[in-house]
Amino acid sequence: MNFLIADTFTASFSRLSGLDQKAVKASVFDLQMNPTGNGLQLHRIDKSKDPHFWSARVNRDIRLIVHKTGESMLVAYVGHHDDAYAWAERRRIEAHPRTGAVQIVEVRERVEDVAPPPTLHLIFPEHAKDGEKADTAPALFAPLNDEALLSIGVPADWLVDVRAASEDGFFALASHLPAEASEALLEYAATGRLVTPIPVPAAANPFAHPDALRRIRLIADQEELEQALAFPWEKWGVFLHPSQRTLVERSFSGPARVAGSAGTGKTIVAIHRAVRLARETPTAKVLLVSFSEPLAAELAKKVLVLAPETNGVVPRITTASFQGIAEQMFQLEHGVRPRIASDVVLRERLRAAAASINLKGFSERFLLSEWTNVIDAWGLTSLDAYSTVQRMGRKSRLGPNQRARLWPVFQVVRDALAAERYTTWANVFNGLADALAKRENKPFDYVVIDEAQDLAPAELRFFAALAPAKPDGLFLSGDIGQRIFQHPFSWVSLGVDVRGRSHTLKVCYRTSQQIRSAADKLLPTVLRDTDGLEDERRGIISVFDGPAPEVKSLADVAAEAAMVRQTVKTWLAEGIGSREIGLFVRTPHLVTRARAAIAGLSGADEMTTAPMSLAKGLEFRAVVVMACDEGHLPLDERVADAADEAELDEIYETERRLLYVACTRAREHLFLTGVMPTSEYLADFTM
Ligand SMILES: Nc1ncnc2c1ncn2[C@@H]1O[C@H](COP(=O)(O)OP(=O)(O)OP(=O)(O)O)[C@@H](O)[C@H]1O
Repeated sequence: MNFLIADTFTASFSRLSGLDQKAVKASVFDLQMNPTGNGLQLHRIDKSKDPHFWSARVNRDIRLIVHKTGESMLVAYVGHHDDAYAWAERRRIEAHPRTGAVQIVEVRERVEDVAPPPTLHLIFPEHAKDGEKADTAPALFAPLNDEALLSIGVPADWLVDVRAASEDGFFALASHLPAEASEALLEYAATGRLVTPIPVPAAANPFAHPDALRRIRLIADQEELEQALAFPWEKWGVFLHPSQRTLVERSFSGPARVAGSAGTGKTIVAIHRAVRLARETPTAKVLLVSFSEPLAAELAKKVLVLAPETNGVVPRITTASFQGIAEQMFQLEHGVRPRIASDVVLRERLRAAAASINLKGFSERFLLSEWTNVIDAWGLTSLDAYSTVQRMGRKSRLGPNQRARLWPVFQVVRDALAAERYTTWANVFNGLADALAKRENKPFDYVVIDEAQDLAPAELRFFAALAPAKPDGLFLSGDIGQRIFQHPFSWVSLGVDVRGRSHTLKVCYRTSQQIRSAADKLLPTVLRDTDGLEDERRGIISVFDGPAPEVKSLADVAAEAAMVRQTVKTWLAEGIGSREIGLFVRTPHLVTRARAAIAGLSGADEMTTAPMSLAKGLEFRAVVVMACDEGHLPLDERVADAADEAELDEIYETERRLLYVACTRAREHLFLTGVMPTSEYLADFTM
């Protein structure tokens, strides 16, 4: 008999007290060992519309709801006695007549009241004008007939409600529908396109249907059950979206990439994929890397959630930051740690070199940027190489004469660094890439990279050389819309061609529909990378809704601080924990403005206050983006430094992306403030 658990069970389980959870775990383990349920006093639930629902007694108060057929035992729900019975009386578990996926259907007649949600004017701006009454809002899905609604998995019970739904009632209704149906409806509302799923053969096992797998999982053994119950609130650990699952399970003949807007689960895919690869080949060594040490530490924690079994796959999955793994390999190779020249050292050597050859007409900042993004990034060692390099991502044009004037400066710096035994990260990555390229046996069987949009050329070369040239050797996850540290460059030119093996996730799990659609206005709807790969950002949907982001322009810094303080206080009063609040500003220097605003509030020390560049990969229930003043966003110093119009465009784009990254860290609340005159970007939020 198949033993299964449903996401409705893990969700209800996570709401119980620790003591009750312990008792429930014991009962579920008993049931797995002995599905007849001896000792658990299994009772059929007479009032349920579905004859397969039974209750099992955990203790005096707690009841487990199971769905039992000849072939399967599904643990569906757990709760206090009356709540558990009421849940089962209102549900049927059945294969959908059109899609064939098993669904947990809420019986319509027993749903007393579908509460109206907050207005959704940011999602459907053309319909919802200020002051418009809910009852005048048009029915969103009126043009769709029964056949169309059934094809996307709307249960027959809910056809009438769906057809009558207006934008004001949609999210409340959506919470009663199976996720595949509500997602397809949301996409239809946002784009006017109804995307129907590819039909699955009728004879196939309805529990194996991709849409069934996102809410019901077959549990093969006790170890899997332990994992599923260890972190019941981490839904991603057990239930994946079909598009995520495909990317986790699929084999790719060459380098592959997952793309998608912020919060669509790219990191989750990367982690599942690393664990899947390690599980599948018992000797395989997997490298799972991300941009920074804190992000790598988060990856390590999540790997443990997914694979907690002792002596399991974890020892074979190395998690590290880009630089961290390079540093380890450098030490293995050379027996010492690399002595990296800091920006201060570089600036000083560049200044000295420019003075020594009396170079005029180029700012210090330009020299450092040219060194970092061209000379060092591409490992150029001669004027010849410099003359022919495409200066990818450096949009300003430098003629042959200018390059010839500049090269001696860079040559002097190169010599000076070498004499002092200094190196640079680009040098470290390039050196290791050269060494690895020659090696048949690679230290890892699979390389999985998160936050890949911010890989530098030398870093990509290194990882490409580190990954074995075999199917699934290299997998990258990233969003060009969040590229904030790198100039664009061609991956293909470095041998990493993901064209034809790049897939975009479209369902956002992190950020409410309101915040996500407002933040999306900061970026173009289609982003194109240097190799011509397009990232289509239309049709992304969020799985929940919430209040619209708020924007406030204030007269001065004190007024801004008072406003932010008041807002944060309200959040705390609503029960949002201090650790669940993040405040972001453009530069490290401005962090004091954020700290001053929350000083003295309870838990202020636990709130994150940081520059936007450190927001990458994080998430909070509530986020303030402060100091969005003209001059800070975009940052004046960067703008002043642009060599020409084209470079200016690139700076404006990166500054926008920084703001996009900061805003999309918010799950439920987003508050943007600035002192007048405020950043031009804020206007995008009020459009
Ligand atoms: N299948 C899922 N079920 C439930 N939650 C999910 C699922 N997939 C992702 N999430 C949740 O959505 C949030 C965002 O996921 P993740 O960090 O992987 O997104 P991302 O695309 O990497 O985001 P970003 O680009 O902003 O770093 C996380 O809280 C994660 O737990």
